[in-house]
Amino acid sequence: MSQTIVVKIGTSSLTQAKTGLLALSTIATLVETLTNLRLNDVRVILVSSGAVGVGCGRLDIKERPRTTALKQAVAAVGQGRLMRIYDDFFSSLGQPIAQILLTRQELIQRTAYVNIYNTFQSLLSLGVIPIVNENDTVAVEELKVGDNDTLSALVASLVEADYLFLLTDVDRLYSADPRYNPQAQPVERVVTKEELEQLQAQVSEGGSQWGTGGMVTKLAAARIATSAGVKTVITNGQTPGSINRILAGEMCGTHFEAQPRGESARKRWIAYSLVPVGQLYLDEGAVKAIRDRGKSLLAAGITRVEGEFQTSEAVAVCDSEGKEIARGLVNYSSSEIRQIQGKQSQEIPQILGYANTETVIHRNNMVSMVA
Ligand SMILES: Nc1ncnc2c1ncn2[C@@H]1O[C@H](COP(=O)(O)OP(=O)(O)O)[C@@H](O)[C@H]1O
Ligand SMILES: N[C@@H](CCC(=O)OP(=O)(O)O)C(=O)O
Repeated sequence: MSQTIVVKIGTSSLTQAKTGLLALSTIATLVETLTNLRLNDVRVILVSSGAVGVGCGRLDIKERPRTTALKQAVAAVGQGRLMRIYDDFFSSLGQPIAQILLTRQELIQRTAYVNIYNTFQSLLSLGVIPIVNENDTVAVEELKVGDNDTLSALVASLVEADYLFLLTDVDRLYSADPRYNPQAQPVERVVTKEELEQLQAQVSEGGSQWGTGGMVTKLAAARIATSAGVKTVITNGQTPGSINRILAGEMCGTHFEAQPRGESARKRWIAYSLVPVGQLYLDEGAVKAIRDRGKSLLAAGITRVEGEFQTSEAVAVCDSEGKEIARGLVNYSSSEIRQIQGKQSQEIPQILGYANTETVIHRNNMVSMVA
C-alpha cells in the first residue's frame, strides 16, 4: 500500500514577511515536490492556509483583520485567488487538484465526517491532490476549528496518514521562541506523550505576523496526529524539498514519533473532532474504574454536572480536581444526570419515571484522555 502524507503550509511560508506578497518560489517548489511525490505513488493531501493573508494582499490591507466579518470577507477574496495560483502551478505539471473547505460542523456530524472520509479516498484513488482549508467565510465562532495546524491533524487522523508535515517559517521547534530568545534550544525528537505534554506546558503562544497560534497549535496538532498513529514533523516551509529527505530517513526539523494506533477511528473522532459541551465530575472510585479498568460510567460515581447538554452530545469526564480523564457521548441529558447523579442504576427508572440504559456513558462511546 502506498504512503499517505498530509502537508500543512502556513501563511508565514506562503507570503514574504516584509512585503506580504506571495512567496512564489516557495509555492513553486512545494508544487514540484508534491507532484513528484504523486508520481512516485505517494498519496498527498495539502492543507493550505493563506486565504486571509492573500485576501489582505489583494485588498491592500496591511494588518490581519480583527473583526470576524472583515476576516470572513477577506478570506472569501483570498481563497479563490489562492486556489487559482495552485491550479495554475499544479496544472503546468499536469497534476489535478481539488478544493475541500471544512468547518468543525462537518467534523462533528458523524455522517458528514464519514462522507468527507469517502470523498478523500475517492480523490486520492483518482490521483488528485486535495487542497484543504477551513471554510473561514461561513464558519461561526463556536463551530470553527480555528487554526489549520489542528485541522491538518484532524485530516491526517481521518485518513490514517503515515506522515503529517507542518511547514512553517522556522526550521523546527525550540525550547522558546527563537525570534526573542537567542538561548532557545532546538528540539529534534519527541518520543513519548509525556515529553509532548511537557513541551505543551512550556511553549508560549506568539506566532508570526500573519500566522495563527504559533507553536502552541502545532504541538496540539502533533498530539492529535501522533495519538492517531501519524508521524509528525515541524520543518521549514521555505525548503519544501526537505519532505523528500525526511521521507528518505533524514532528520531535519522536529520529529514527533507516532503512538500505536490503539483507538478505533470512531473513538478518535470522539476524542478530537467533537467539542465537549459539558463536564461530569467523578468520585475516586469511578475515576479508577474508568481510567484504570476501562469501565462504562455509571450514575453512582458522578458528583457534579457542569453545562447544559442533550443525549448523545460529547462531554469531558473529569476527576475531582477537574483534570479531564476521558471524553464520551452521554446517554442522558444534563438535567437528567443532575437527578440521577450519585444514585444506583436500578433507581433510575423510578427517579426519572422511565427506563433508559443503565450507563451514563457506555465504554464503547468513551475514550481515555490520559497521557
Ligand atoms: N518555541 C518555539 N519554537 C519555534 N518557533 C516558535 C516558538 N514559539 C513561538 N514560535 C514562533 O512561531 C512562529 C510560527 O508559527 P505561525 O506564525 O503560527 O506560523 P504558520 O503561519 O506557519 O502557522 C515562528 O515564526 C516562531 O517565531
Ligand atoms: N484559514 C486561515 C488560516 C488559519 C491558520 O491556521 O493560519 P496559519 O497559522 O498561517 O497556518 C486562512 O486561510 O487564512
